[in-house]
Amino acid sequence: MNIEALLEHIRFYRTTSSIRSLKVEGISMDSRVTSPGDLFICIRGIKADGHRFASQAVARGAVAIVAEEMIQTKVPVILVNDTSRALAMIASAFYRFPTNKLQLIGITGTNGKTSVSYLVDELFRLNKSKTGIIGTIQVKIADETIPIRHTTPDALHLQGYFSQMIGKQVDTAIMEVSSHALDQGRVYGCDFDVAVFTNLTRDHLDYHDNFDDYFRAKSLLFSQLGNGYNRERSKYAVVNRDCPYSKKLIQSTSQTLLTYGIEQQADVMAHQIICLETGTSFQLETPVGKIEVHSPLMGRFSIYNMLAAASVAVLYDIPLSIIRDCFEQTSGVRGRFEPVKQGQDFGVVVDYAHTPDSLKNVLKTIKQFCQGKVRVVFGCGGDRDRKKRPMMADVAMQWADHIIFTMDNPRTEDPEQIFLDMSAHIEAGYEWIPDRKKAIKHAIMEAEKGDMVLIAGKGHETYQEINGVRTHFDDREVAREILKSVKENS
Ligand SMILES: CC(=O)N[C@H]1[C@@H](OP(=O)(O)OP(=O)(O)OC[C@H]2O[C@@H](n3ccc(=O)[nH]c3=O)[C@H](O)[C@@H]2O)O[C@H](CO)[C@@H](O)[C@@H]1O[C@H](C)C(=O)N[C@@H](C)C(=O)N[C@H](CCC(=O)O)C(=O)O
Ligand SMILES: Nc1ncnc2c1ncn2[C@@H]1O[C@H](COP(=O)(O)OP(=O)(O)OP(=O)(O)O)[C@@H](O)[C@H]1O
Ligand SMILES: N[C@H](CCC[C@H](N)C(=O)O)C(=O)O
Ligand SMILES: [Mg+2]
Repeated sequence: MNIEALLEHIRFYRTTSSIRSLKVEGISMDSRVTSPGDLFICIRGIKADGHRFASQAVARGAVAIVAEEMIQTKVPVILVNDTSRALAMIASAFYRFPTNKLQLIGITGTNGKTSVSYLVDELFRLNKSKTGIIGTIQVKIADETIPIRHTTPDALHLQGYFSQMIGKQVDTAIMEVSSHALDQGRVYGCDFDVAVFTNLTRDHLDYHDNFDDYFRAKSLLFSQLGNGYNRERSKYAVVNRDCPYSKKLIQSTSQTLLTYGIEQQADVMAHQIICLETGTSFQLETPVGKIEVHSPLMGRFSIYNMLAAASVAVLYDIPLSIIRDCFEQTSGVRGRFEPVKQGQDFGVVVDYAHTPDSLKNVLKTIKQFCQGKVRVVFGCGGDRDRKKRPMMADVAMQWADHIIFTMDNPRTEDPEQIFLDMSAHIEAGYEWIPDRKKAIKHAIMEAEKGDMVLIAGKGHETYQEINGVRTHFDDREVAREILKSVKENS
């Protein structure tokens, strides 16, 4: 591809030597995997500065460099103000602006992004769309699935996935947009049609300096809505009116707004809510009519997720009958309030709650129906927000009857230190069993008829990362095996 075509949407740049008719075979942001013919883009990261690796990239065959500062090298250097944004625009141009050809729905917020994205996906598929999903669990392109490590991939991979979606005739892409991604400009080259906001509560304050900074990152999805290339299509902001940050968020966008909520007056609302042990029922009120919804999804928080998804459906004229059927038929998302049943007389639930608010929501829901004791097994991830640790422990103290602290993914941190951070405010009323399998076994062995065991924090994850090494670990698998062996030996 001609390099000038790649730079078409970058407003200001200058070059150290002529780039006219220079051909580029690929784009690279990592000198370790640069290939001959690549355009190498220097990204200033947290751990490293990509500018330091330009010479390595050239040695591996890069034909030009995009940088924020002058670099001494034999190949042309293209100087821009912001290489992260340049990367996003160049990646998008390289794949011929795929998001221009897709209906693109972006979902942000602290909790509920994955849950909402799968509901939106189900709604669109029931309405005969061909869909793609990019998010925490995996990338899905029509029927194909691809594993990923990030909720929102870097701009280069992201645009590549969109391009694959176009190749497979996908018409609607649904993606989770993390605050890291917004802050690092990973989605800068995406032309979103709908931006959805779920909620904002404590998380990631290891990365963001403070809560305002975290909010500011999230709000970029809304302030940048409509900045894409395709100005003809209408853009919509879907916002949870009940979240205290919604007012400020709404001010950040100039696009058409659709609100949802339960408590505050909103465009899409849930009334007559009934939360049962078997799911939820409510009346869904939308600008195009009302329906009764009976869903197997548990808890009030799930109603918020259904409202967010229904709002998107309404924007795309998906009939109310499809919304009703979808919410009735859905089996939920892997690792989100997922029951593990082997005929035992107590409940076991695996859930991805890894923030204070999500843990509270899930424990409150369980407490509502539990006839015996609520038992929770969880830990906190290493190399992540330290201050959420005692907050999660406080939530457990408030809502559970029996607490076992264990390891989540300690990553490069000492598990003992993570436990000390968690238990900083509390002196008694918990157990500490670092080995997660043993902790789960202990909780299950202790459980009595009518109790509920919540295994929180890792949900769908199929690994545990200790000292930077990932080994296979699946809470659901572990719980199932323990339950089976208990049954066989009884
Ligand atoms: C904190 C964070 O987000 N870090 C991301 C960031 O890393 P970084 O800034 O440290 O990058 P770096 O290692 O300093 O490198 C800077 C540049 O130099 C390049 N480089 C580096 C070394 C080298 O030898 N040669 C070279 O060219 C790198 O390719 C990169 O372009 O950019 C990298 C490249 O895109 C990401 O892989 C990395 O994700 C790390 C591994 C990570 O754990 N991120 C998590 C926290 C994350 O992004 N999470 C969110 C939110 C999850 C949620 O709650 O839903 C997500 O979207 O997943
Ligand atoms: N709307 C909601 N409000 C609060 N908590 C929720 C909500 N929806 C789900 N949860 C809780 O949060 C957990 C994570 O949900 P989900 O995976 O949908 O969120 P996410 O925003 O995608 O998380 P991540 O940031 O890790 O990608 C669930 O397992 C559940 O405990
Ligand atoms: N997307 C979140 C997931 C946390 C899941 C938890 N199991 C952990 O490892 O901390 C993060 O990367 O912070
Ligand atoms: Mg997610």
